[in-house]
Amino acid sequence: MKHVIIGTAGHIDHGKTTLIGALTGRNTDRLKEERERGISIELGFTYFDLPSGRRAGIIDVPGHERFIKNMLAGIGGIDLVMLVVAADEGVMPQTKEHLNILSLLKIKKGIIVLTKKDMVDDEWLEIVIEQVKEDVSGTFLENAPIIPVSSTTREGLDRLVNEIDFLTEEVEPKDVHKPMRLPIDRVFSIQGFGTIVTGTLISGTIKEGDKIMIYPHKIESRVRSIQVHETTVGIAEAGQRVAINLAGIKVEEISRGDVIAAIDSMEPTYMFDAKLELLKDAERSISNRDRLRIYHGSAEVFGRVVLLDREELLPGENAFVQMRLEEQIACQKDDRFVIRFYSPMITIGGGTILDPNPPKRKRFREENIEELSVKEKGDIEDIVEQQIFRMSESYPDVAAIAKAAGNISIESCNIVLGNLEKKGAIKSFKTMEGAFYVHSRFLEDLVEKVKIVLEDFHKKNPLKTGMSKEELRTKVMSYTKPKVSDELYGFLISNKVVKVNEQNVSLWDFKVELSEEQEKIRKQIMDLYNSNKYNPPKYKDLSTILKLQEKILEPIYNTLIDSGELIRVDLETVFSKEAIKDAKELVVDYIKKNKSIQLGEFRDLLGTSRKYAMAILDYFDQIKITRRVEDKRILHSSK
Ligand SMILES: Nc1nc2c(ncn2[C@@H]2O[C@H](COP(=O)(O)OP(=O)(O)OP(=O)(O)O)[C@@H](O)[C@H]2O)c(=O)[nH]1
Repeated sequence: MKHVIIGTAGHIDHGKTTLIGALTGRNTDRLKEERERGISIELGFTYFDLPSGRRAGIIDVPGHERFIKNMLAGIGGIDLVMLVVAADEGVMPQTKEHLNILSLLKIKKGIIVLTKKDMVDDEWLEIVIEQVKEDVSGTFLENAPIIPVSSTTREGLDRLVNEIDFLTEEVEPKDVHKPMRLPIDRVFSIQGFGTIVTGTLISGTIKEGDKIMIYPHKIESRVRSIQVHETTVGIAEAGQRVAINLAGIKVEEISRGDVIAAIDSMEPTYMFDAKLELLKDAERSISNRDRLRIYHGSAEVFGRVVLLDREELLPGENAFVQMRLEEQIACQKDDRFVIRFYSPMITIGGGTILDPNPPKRKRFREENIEELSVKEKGDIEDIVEQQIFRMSESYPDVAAIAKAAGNISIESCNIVLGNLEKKGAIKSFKTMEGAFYVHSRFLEDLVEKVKIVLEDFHKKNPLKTGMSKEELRTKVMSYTKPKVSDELYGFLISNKVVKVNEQNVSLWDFKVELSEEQEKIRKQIMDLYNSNKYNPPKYKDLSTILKLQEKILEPIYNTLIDSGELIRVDLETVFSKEAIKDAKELVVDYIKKNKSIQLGEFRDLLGTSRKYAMAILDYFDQIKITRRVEDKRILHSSK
């Protein structure tokens, strides 16, 4: 079933409220002050059963210029407008301002209703019709039906009802599949029920019992019950006017302008990027940092406009801007907003939000304009790619990317990510904690950085086989989790940028180059360890044995450890690579023949001391060749 919401618009006293009463047989709620003064101040709500059986929600707005902010709070979610013009007065200032607002909010459909037909003659009526036609030409109401009525005599009302029924048939339904969003336009309490909020559900669905969050203050609550058109329902859908009874929350904690959405689905913001248009008939231009009133959803906030590519925005022009707000709001990409001057209070323009959570932007930067052009064009692949480029350094997952791209579901984002990876624009890395994505240009930069850092390291440490993995990680992969850096190392290795030796990383084709003298010493050390295979000298004795100064010995010795020619089995004990290789063969053969080996047996096999035999066996346990079972070792792989 399609849901429709009809709104009124028009100058004060032109007969909006009377018309709603005549059409629906019901009065919208009225404040005492409104009744006394005979004007509407607040939004009025009711509903209307059309001949087709459809039930339409109705929002009646005040016409007085002082209450335009109330009009703005209700008008954003409507599907169809009745622009009311009193036949005796014709088009007046607020008729025009309301028409501007409707156009800026991209309301698509409407009917022009000429009220008070009983007060004018046909000739006058013709003149007013001509005037109205002229004033709506070039707007979305250009070809809208113009229907003269009298709410007093009811003349023309049947035709109006049929026209409304016909046009609501064509209304595009709001998206029930998008995340739920409900800008709040009224908050009140009812004794015995507690806090009630009302609003137009602009997307998604809301159910009784749902846990929700109220933005921008991120207050959690639960939907205790829902009413649509005065009837309690279990679930409400996009396009309906809803009243929600919220659990555990006081009226003072919520206000008009707040937004209800799923928990953590929105990111409140003090700024947004937008394409701003200044109305052709705006009375003045906008300069950089002008203070304005900004209307978004049902919210009104003050803010300053930062013109990103010019000093002044003239009437009829549009430009990319960053709005800096004095209070937080919760908005989304593609949302519309309206701006009014602070003094005099007049609607001067509006626009589309392109980035609801942007970085603070500097003016006159080519890259900002480029980024916002892509967002404006709205090609989702370009937008996602751009976000990944911007976010690569934090290695985002699909949820973070979808949120940054705005207005896109995880499912569609996954499809876009697949396409981008196929094109080679981005690369995904799958870890146990889920996939993350980076831009290909980011990876190219990473490779360059790694090369520079390692080249420098090798130059300064020619005898070291490489830099520690951890050090390189903190230098070039800032803020990565270990899992992420493992994946990045994998990428660097498979692309032959680096090689990893134990815990050290070097450039792929780096080799330690020893001088002739150093090479001799290296050989002496290795001979010493190979000839005392299982009775290796201690490092502290090397200098005496070889009669060499420690400062000459140390770097060469470290090179041997780094390269794995000498293997450190514990803090103090080092064996030659060959000794370890042979010991491994011996132990594996022995266990294969005898099922297990004991420390004593291993010691005899190597002809070494109990201490060294134990050190080697512990090392084999560590590198998963053997496994200890009581006082025996078996092969690690055996059950
Ligand atoms: N004769 C005649 N009077 C009308 C008609 N419609 C409204 N009126 C009168 O016009 C006055 C203003 O009507 P409202 O319905 O309050 O006007 P409104 O546009 O809702 O006013 P605001 O909401 O305050 O902007 C009232 O005194 C109505 O009785 C009509 O069709 N014929």
